[in-house]
Amino acid sequence: MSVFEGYFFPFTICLISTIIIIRTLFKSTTGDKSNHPPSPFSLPIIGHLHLLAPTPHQAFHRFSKRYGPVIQFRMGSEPSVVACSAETAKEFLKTYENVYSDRPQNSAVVYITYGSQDFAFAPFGAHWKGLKKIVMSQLLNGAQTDLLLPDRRDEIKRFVKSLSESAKNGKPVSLISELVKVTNNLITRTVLGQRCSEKDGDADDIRRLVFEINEVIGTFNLSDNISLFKRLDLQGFGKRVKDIHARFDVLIERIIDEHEEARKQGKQPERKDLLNILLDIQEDEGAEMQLSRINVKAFVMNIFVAGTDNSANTTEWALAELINHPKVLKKAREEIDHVVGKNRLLVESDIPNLPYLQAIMKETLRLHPPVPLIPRKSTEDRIVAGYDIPAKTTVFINVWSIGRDPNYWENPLEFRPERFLDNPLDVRGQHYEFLPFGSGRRMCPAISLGLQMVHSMLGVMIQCFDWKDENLTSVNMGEALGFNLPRSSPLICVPVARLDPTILLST
Ligand code: HEM
Repeated sequence: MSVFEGYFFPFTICLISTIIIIRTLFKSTTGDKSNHPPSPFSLPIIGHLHLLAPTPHQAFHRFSKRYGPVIQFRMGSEPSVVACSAETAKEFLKTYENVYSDRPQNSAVVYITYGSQDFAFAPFGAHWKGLKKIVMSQLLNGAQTDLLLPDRRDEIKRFVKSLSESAKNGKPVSLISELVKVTNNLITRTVLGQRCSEKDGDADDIRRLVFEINEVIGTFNLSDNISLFKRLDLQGFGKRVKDIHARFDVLIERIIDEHEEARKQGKQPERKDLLNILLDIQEDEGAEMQLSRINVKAFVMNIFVAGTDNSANTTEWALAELINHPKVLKKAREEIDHVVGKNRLLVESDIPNLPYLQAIMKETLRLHPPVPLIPRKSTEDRIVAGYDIPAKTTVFINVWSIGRDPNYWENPLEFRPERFLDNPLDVRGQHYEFLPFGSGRRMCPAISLGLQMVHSMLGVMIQCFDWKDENLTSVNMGEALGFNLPRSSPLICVPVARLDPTILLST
């Protein structure tokens, strides 16, 4: 044992106490009269980081019960504020929307998005507004989404076929792997007009990249938040981010080259995919919004990342809830059998006639929103909920906590889809007690597409299979740390076919 180790503990205590005393004295002598939101006791250097286990949204939720709906935290040296009630969410997202429409950016985000030249993390300014117009008028509008219906139908059939094969062989299925395949193939077809080949590894590469990008964006990087470590890459994070970015860039460059080559040869597809629409805009010198090749690459990356895991994770949570609530599963199946019958596969146009299926999805999004903390950043000083919130503060809207607020939800922890049956609450950001897709101008631009995907995937799983495994009496509902609310243990079950797949798949 070195001499230093023997003195380390008392030395640390002395150092911490000195810093606290100096901070307190400094505050009173400088006459800081600001009315900051309440904040739990923080440690020097790391701030509140030690309090955020097991997952930050759960920790914030716990603290809100003691400190109220707006709390201030320090992630290392970075100040942030968390809103845990519908009223305060409304103030941030509606009353002061213009001030809270930026997104916080860590070094991973900046690097991966080619320096914020994308859409999802771009500052709220002319560039973002131009892209938003393109997104809403050409890329994710109703007409474009309808054009892609045959692709979605084909992917859903492939999904049912794959599950049927596992059912035939009595093979356990990792639901999340199957669901990510479906959502990623759907997004790939939407963006590139075709599936990526499973054989040459492109499909796998995209799925791995999406997973890794979500992971680095959602992971806490000490160098970002603790000024002492700014120049050090203690977690090897910088190296990893550069590697992911380089692999994505090689892949997307090749895909764009192939698209450009096909365009040169006049091989325009029958139905334009998102990449062709973006390339049209890029080549049009008279276009209202000029897009660079980097903008195109960054935008495609956004759609891959935002479009894959959110829908897959939501559907996995929904099935886990249904396995734990057999009466709800039975009722959903009766509804589907009544509306769709047993001789054809559920299709998207059935969804408006399946209110109980829709209620199940809403209840899942209430308890398991795939973006539990909506990240925003302030551009100006403002008084919100009576507190001074300075410019450049990161604000998290704790959608997870708001969805469990007993002031709005009776028995909030109970999974009870019936609560949505005669309730006009929708998911489009107008009801601040229920914000699974966010709210305001920065709300998710793909709500319709996202809902079509999750309803179709869950609908066919209910219609075609039994999911209760004999070893599986109740599913663990723990959450793991991650950007999109992953489950702590993946749902693994053996599907049991309840209808004849050959009849269903021939329709
Ligand atoms: C169940 C499915 C989904 C859920 C629950 C969801 C939820 C969200 C949420 C909460 C936000 C942040 C909103 C805010 O700041 O107010 C968001 C943003 C976004 N989502 Fe989704 N999403 C889903 C599916 C999708 C899909 C399928 C796509 C693409 C095809 C997509 C693309 C985006 C994009 C591009 C943004 C950034 C918008 C901006 O910053 O202006 N999402 N989503």
